[in-house]
Amino acid sequence: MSAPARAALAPAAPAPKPPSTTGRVLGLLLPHRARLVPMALLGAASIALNLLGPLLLGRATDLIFAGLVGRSLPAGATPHEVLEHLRAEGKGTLANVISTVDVVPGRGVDMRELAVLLAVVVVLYLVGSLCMLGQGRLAAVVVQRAVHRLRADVEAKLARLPMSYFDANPRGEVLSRVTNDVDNLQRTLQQTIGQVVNSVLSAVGVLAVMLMISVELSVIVLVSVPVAVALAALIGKRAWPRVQQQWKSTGELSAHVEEIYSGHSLVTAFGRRELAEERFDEHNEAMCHSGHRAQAVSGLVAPATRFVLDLNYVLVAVVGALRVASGTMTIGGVQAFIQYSGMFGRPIVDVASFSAQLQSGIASAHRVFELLDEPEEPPAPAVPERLSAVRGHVEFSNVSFRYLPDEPLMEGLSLTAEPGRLVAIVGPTGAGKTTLGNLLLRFYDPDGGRILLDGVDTTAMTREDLRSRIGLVSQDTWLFHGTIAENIAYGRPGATREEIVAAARAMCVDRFVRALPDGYDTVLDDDHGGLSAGEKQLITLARAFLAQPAILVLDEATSSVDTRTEALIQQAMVSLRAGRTSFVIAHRLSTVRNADLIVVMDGGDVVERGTHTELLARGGFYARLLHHRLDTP
Ligand SMILES: Nc1ncnc2c1ncn2[C@@H]1O[C@H](COP(=O)(O)OP(=O)(O)OP(=O)(O)O)[C@@H](O)[C@H]1O
Repeated sequence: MSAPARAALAPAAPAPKPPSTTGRVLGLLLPHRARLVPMALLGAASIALNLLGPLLLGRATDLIFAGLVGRSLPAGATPHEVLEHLRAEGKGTLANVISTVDVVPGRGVDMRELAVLLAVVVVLYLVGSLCMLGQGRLAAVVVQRAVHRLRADVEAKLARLPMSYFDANPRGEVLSRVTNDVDNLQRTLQQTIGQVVNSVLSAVGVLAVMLMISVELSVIVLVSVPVAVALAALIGKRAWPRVQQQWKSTGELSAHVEEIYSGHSLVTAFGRRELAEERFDEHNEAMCHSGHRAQAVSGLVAPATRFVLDLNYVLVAVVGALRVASGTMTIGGVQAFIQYSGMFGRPIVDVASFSAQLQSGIASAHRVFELLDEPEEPPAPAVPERLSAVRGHVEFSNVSFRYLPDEPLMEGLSLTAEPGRLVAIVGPTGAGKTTLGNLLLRFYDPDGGRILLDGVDTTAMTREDLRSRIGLVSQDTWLFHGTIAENIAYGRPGATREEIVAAARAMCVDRFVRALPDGYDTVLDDDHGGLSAGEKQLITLARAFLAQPAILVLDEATSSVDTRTEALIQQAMVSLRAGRTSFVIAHRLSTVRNADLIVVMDGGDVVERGTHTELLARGGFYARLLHHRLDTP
């Protein structure tokens, strides 16, 4: 039994529990702890300074109260005499209230002390705000860098994903994960990271001060808070599936928009704009509906917690007033406590109010991590084979392949292409012609058998190395936003202008490019500078020519172009193929006739092979195919 087989039968070690999405989001921030620490310290400083405010303001209230009471009392009397007098007159409660402050009979409000107190409060609040500003700036830098890194990871991941991932997922959906979801996560982190830290620190600090002022009142606050938190958690849990659905709908809408936009002309030509709009309306409606449903629940969190905390506020005010009346607390003390209880509730309301955003951000993060967790293409061998010069001998040896697990396409296909030879691949639609090219370029790996380049198994090479030896010209004339020169140079980054022009000349591009006002610097935008289909094809041929690959995979375009351009394309293709092993998915009789080897495919298998004359003489599948399908030129 082979080692891998034994390993497969061995009892599997328990898989480590995957980290939660929230844990992974925090993991994104961890590399920036050098900034997170000062960020937390600034937050703590800002909170500590703000915490002193109510204490000092309570002291100011007591100072004013003591002054007002003192001014109305006869000078010379001692505070004890005044209190005894009031009690004797049956004004015990008033005496209790007055007893809590330092009254000096005959003396008014100490304006100097009051001014100093208020000035200190202003300075504290000012410094506290500056600390908060610094904290916000640091948070912004941390979030920007963390998301920058995430974007780079996602981009790198896309390059490592196998083609089958893109087959199974609409492009717009993938795009939505890469753009909308990453942006939403960034927005969420930006809005919440500082707040979460502050909320926690603030709640701890406020609790400590509240306990110092009054244990009894603190108990009231402490009972109401878990109720509010439990309520928020309960509502949040109910909202979660709806929030996830909302981001799924966003992805579906993006996929639809991308599909319609990329097929804009066909949608219009087929008069299906109405249908497209109907579908758009359906997706838009679904997105709107899921947004409403998510908001309907998560929007309850803030009002519900606010209500519980307001009830708590009333209780504190009532019990506090009773404590003042009994002379066990000062008015300023109760005032400070009420302010603190508000401050204690605020972080909870804050967390509750951004919980909708938080959930939405986590849902987006989940979608981004899902993409990052997708299985990748098998990695390149640790020590890859590297061919110094490629002759161009290609061999498919007993290759089996299927796109879908239960739909085999190729079974034991073998095929050899000698260096520098032209192999024409023909066959009815769906025969597997494109698949042959896909396998050679390792867009997919065979399930069985091997593909050899100059005798070396292509899986022993890196994909980049292999692909750099093969030029691909597909039917889709893919040109990107950039100049014509840049589009040609895509085949060989760093090519000089002379090399670009030489490739353009060889591929009959030079003549029509020179006629353009900006020549090679003509920018190809969305309508590709008004170039014809044939001209675009010629540019893609020039791109392949410049790359000088040893092997060529060429899918002859079937789109009809005018006779002159057609002749130019033919001429360009002949020059392009010269001296290279070329696999041409042939649609033209001229290519087929001149081919060194014609491979006739049907149902994923090679059903016939030989030269044009041989196959025609055989009078088999090829001959029938030629008469019915390929004799169009
Ligand atoms: N990504 C894919 N996922 C699943 N099945 C696929 C995929 N690509 C191709 N197929 C299927 O594999 C078979 C061979 O497809 P292939 O594109 O190689 O045929 P072809 O001979 O190039 O056809 P055509 O001339 O129409 O381009 C077809 O049945 C096709 O439906």
